[in-house]
Amino acid sequence: AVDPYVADNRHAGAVPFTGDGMAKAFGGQDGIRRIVDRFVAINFADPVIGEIFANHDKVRLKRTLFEQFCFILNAGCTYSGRDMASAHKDLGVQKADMNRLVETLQRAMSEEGVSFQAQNRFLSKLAPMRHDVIEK
Ligand code: HEM
Repeated sequence: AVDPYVADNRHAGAVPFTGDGMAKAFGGQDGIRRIVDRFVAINFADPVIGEIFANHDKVRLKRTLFEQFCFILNAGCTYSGRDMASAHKDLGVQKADMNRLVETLQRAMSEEGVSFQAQNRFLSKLAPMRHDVIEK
């Protein structure tokens, strides 16, 4: 058994956008869910970073990643996952893995029709988290 995780939006790693512009640009909660499901599927199947995801709880990841994206996009969610340093501890993620993940996320967002401007605004919220994700 593991300790229950505490829902705490500070663990999400970014201050959310204000207003509903970004939530709309991502198609609301339905659009965000489709993007996250596709993003997770692409990552698990990816020839480069797939092995980092193998054997991790895909169902949980889809749920908490959805909560994180939805919270940051100000689409009305609370994040219940771990903070970014704890979640990625000992995964051995390298800079190249991070770059690859940005590409798979761009693919998932493009497939959902998110504008490049909105994609880039969202990516710049995630970018500072690389310091907690990449293994030094
Ligand atoms: C800024 C970039 C990233 C963000 C915002 C992010 C976000 C997250 C979130 C929200 C979780 C779930 C935490 C939880 O459920 O408690 C997670 C877990 C995970 N992430 Fe990331 N992540 C990022 C980068 C990466 C990269 C580059 C990789 C590998 C290529 C990666 C691999 C994983 C794996 C394997 C897990 C599951 C860990 C476990 O099951 O214990 N992440 N990430």
